[in-house]
Amino acid sequence: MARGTAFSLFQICNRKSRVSRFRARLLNHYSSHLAQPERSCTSTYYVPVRTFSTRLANLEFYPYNTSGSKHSGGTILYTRSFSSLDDANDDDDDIKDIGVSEADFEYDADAGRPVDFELENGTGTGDDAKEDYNACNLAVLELGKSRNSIEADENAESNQYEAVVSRDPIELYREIRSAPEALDINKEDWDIMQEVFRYFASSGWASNQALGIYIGLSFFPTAVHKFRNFFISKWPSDIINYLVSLGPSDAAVKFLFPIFVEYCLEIFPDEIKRFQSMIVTADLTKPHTWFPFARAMKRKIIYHCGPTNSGKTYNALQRFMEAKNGIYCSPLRLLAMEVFDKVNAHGVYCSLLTGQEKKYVPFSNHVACTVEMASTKELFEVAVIDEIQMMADPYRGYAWTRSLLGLLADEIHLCGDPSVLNIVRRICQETGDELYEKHYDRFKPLVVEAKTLLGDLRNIRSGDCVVAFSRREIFEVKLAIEKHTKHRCCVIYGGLPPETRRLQASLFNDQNNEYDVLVASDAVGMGLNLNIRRVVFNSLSKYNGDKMVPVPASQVKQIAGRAGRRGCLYPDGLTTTLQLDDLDYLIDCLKQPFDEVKKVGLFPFCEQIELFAGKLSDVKFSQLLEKFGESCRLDQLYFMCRHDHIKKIANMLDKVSSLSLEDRFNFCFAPVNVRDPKAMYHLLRFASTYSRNVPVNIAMGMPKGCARNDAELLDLETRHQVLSMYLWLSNHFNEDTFPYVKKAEAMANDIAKLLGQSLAKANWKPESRNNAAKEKTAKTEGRPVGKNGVLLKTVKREYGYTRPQSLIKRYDKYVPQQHGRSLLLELSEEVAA
Ligand SMILES: Nc1ncnc2c1ncn2[C@@H]1O[C@H](COP(=O)(O)OP(=O)(O)OP(=O)(O)O)[C@@H](O)[C@H]1O
Ligand SMILES: [Mg+2]
Repeated sequence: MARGTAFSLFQICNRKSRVSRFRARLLNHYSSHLAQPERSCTSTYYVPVRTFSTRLANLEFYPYNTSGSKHSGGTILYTRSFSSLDDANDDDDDIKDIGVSEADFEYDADAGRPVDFELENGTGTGDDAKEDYNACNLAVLELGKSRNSIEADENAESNQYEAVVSRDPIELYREIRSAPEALDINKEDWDIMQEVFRYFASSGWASNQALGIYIGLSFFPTAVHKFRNFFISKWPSDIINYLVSLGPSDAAVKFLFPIFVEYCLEIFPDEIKRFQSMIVTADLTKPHTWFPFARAMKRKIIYHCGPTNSGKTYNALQRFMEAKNGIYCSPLRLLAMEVFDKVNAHGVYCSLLTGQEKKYVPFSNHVACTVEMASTKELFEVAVIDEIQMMADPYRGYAWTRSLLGLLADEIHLCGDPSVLNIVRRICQETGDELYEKHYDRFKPLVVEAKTLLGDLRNIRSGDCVVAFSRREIFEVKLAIEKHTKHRCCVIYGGLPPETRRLQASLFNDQNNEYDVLVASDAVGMGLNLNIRRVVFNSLSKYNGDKMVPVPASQVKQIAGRAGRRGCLYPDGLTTTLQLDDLDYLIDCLKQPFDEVKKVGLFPFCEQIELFAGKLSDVKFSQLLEKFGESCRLDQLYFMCRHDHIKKIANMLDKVSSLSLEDRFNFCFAPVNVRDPKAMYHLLRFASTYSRNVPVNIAMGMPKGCARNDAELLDLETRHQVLSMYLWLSNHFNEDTFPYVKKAEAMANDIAKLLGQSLAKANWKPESRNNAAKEKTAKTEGRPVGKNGVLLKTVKREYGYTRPQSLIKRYDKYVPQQHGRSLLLELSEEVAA
């Protein structure tokens, strides 16, 4: 299709239909592509900013990926096709490279800018574009008018704003700038103009496009404010008339934007340069180049891909043990300990390295570590990265990505489900590593028991693992089972120290005791080998910090896969639910194929944050992290990991002066439950003592004995976490400043033992962490407080057991017929009474 025709179609749509200018412009754009079929339509559109480029000789425009920022969605208008920053000054080549010439761009008379400008907001895939093209074609056909008649109409239409809209924005800007201050301002128009600028300032499109000229999101409102004052002081009446006719609208924003750009380039060169260099330093693109030594190696990557219990880790560990040296990277301390034991038991000396402990085994060339502790500086023959699908974890994903990109190993064995296989393939293309895939099937299929437990925990059997998604649920289930059956329960949940979890696991695995049922949270979901006959889901929804949500299918599979492991007492795995209502969801989850992961996590190194900090002055560390998150650039395959918990710690540590940026960064990664005020208090204390450069004391006593109630159990958990934090800090900072390591280790061991003993006796009602605070408030307010701090008036709401809602149907609808009443219903009444 000839360009002339395309432009006429554009005019038709533009003048005679509200099919949307956007589509009309797409038509214009794609019709020129149709004329040259060899040119593909891509998602980023490049706009010739030649008019700007001469004035922006010192600015470098390059594609700015906003996908990582919260303002994702729009593509930047003023992008250039520079493949690298070095190319930035080579204007002509840029335009040639993208296969368009200046003559290809027509000005949209209405909008006063090249017609392709609006394409920038397009979705941009070939299919979308075709859809738009077809829609536009239809619109043209619907009009049913000949081109000539439309043109005649057009000529007849007098456009009183022609003189304004057809002008080059640069000229317009210069004219406004050189005009004298206005004297005569119409009040009505003034009000409308205020609205127009308010609309402009709140336009997501404009603020997003402004990033393209390095007007940052936080500076944008100030820039608009100043632009408004400038504009209104000059009161260019012809332009004002036009804007007043448009009113506060997208059309007005799009007309004003190029003039705003001219203004900003002239008035805010310093701000622009500052933001530009900030952007450059907040650069998380090409993460594979961060590890030049790994890039210099020709690594062999072996992906052991399969479902749970298919022998992935087993096979990777065989290679690990054969190698002359190796590193095993685990998702959990517990699993690192398990591998440490297993490998040493096979006669291969292996050390243990986690954030909290370093167990050096003399003569060892192998190390089992947590993935965060993996060294990217030492050379290994074989590395194993377990649970590689965790690369997509919103919080910790960066640790797996870093290991994959940075480990210096001839052979890297990845174990995981198929969800990240494709992305690993793409990463290997970038790194130049050779990828081999080994696919596995489950040793024995997992069987779903359709009968379920019919809502009654009395149907529990020996070898069952009941999975619950909150600490409270876990203790309620344990209490119910132990009260109404002959079974005894071990418990495993995230708040317990790994040592205690391990003891609970071996208590459950050992057949020579009465502990034959396990009640656990999703903490059993990864890698642990337990003698589980059947996994019973107490519920299939969990609290995500905001509301109850369904447990994701991948997690359900992972947990259900704990049943019937090869080599354990029950090789045939069974799974079911407590409630019949949840069964369909369980089956759905098990049937679902693994979702393909599209992005994996990244987090900046301390050096990157330091570089970034150099561009900002007087900014607190917490704000620095926030700004980095807002400004950072990322490639398509990556996202920046969530760091809400890190920001919470950073916020708290803002109170501590005289901490270096590196120290702050390290403190922020200390393992602390940010929702536990006691643990947070101790972290603050550790940081402030450290900042004074004096040895940091543990300053925490030992409890007298076992926990007698849930509040005391929680206290034991917190104390262990504080000690674990102390040990972590001693490993990450100079040991001289955290000198009481031995004492902390001894105390942590004692508390882990006490926790184990307390769990054996635990037959009390669970309590929430902040109940103590509630109790205190209740006492000060004179409200009655019962035994264990239970607030009498709120007993029913606090302790009346309501099972988290089923995903499919509501619990209330289901009253089990067997036994007449559900055991849990009985219990809830007991508890409420
Ligand atoms: N070839 C084998 N010979 C003997 N035991 C094996 C073999 N392969 C696997 N096993 C045993 O089967 C159990 C499950 O294997 P493994 O832990 O490797 O599974 P996985 O696929 O890594 O599971 P998950 O995804 O849950 O981590 C382990 O106890 C392991 O020791
Ligand atoms: Mg495994």
